Amino acid sequence: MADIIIKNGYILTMDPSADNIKNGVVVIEDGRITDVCEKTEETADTVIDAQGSVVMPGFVNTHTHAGMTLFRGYADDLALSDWLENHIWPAEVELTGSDVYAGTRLACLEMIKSGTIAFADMYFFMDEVGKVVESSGLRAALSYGMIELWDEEKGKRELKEGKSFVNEWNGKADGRISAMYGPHAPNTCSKEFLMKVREQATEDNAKIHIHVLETEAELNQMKEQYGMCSVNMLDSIDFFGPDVLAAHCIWLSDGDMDILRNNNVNISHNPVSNMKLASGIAPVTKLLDRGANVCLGTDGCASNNNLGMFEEMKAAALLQKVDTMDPMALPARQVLEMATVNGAKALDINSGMIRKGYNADVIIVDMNKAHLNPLYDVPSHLVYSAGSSDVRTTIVNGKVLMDDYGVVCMDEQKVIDEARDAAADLISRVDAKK
Ligand SMILES: O=c1[nH]cnc2c1ncn2[C@@H]1O[C@H](CO)[C@@H](O)[C@H]1O
Ligand SMILES: [Zn+2]
Repeated sequence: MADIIIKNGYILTMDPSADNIKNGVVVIEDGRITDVCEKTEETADTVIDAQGSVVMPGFVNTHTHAGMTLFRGYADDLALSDWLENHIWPAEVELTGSDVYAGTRLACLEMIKSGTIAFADMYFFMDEVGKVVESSGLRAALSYGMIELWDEEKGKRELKEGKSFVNEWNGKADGRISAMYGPHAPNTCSKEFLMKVREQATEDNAKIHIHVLETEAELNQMKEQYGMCSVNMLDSIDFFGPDVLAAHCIWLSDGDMDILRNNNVNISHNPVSNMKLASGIAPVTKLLDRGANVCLGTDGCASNNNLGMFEEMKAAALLQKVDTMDPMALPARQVLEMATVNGAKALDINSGMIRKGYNADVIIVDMNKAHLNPLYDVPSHLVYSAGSSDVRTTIVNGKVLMDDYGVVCMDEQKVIDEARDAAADLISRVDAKK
């Protein structure tokens, strides 16, 4: 007997080797998808009727700072350097482990409700984040954000903290958690420090998550300091590889794109954050045309201001169209791939497709809504019309985390209340220091 059978749904497989099924069945056992078919004789403990819904792989949010939900709407409409240096970093000084715990719980709740099954996070107090992910049931690739600022002693402490997190958490929660090294960016970490991180990551068999060329200011600073851009500098120290997840990658030359592609670097595109902070437009279509693995991320809630992947998909598609002045650029199907298949590849998880043997990381999207009718093309609706609140069921690793709009893995109201209280207390401490 199987654990879960989902029936009567439109199965959007995202599997290049399998067609979608108009009225199909997904069978789940021991955390895996064991069958994808038109009909089954199999029985299960739980049978989910997905009538009028789309059954699809859940989203992978490949760049976020989950704990930053506490700063949602705290400092908007500012330039990135002003926003980060004068508002966010001074507030982050006051952050405690329990703040990050509460903020990350809120983030996980929001992600489960909006169909995200896995996320890549870079933040502080990562033990707290690990605990939250472990109990929430989600998957995550977590990293302690190391900021060295050309201070050798600080660099040693940061690397030590990064390493102890990796050693403790990599592979935890039945493999749902992986731990990465998270050097913040090439303009906040020295070349020497980044070389040490690269070496350590290889030694520990851990991946690397880093911001790359998010701003033109970074490009200018790098040129001044090293006579070359971040991508060339990182390439010169053999930093790149398929185990690197580079967020943003906006200010790229054609040569930089070739370097990223040839080294199989995973590129996390964050269109909403990039637009909100006016960071620029990443050359996504050019990267995809080269065969680079480009996935999607929301960035933190202080620069988005939510963790919804539907909104991110739509923004990605529209931004490429207006940037290239080509309405055919980045079509719906390709954006969906970025949000599922490519994200799973970046995090090296067996998810992102509804396929036999893959992780049972499945969402059910309710299409019986005013804004989703009539229905001609499923990918079109998912990218251009659907929203976070259309997800009715979220399953991760074969466990139902949200069942027909009801979150079952945590007490929703309690999570919201605790995050609200933590934020109020945090901001009053920040204000008291002013
Ligand atoms: O868009 C961004 N660009 C650069 N840094 C960011 C952005 N969003 C958040 N952080 C910062 O990165 C660190 C993560 O450990 C935090 O300091 C966070 O505020
Ligand atoms: Zn970021």
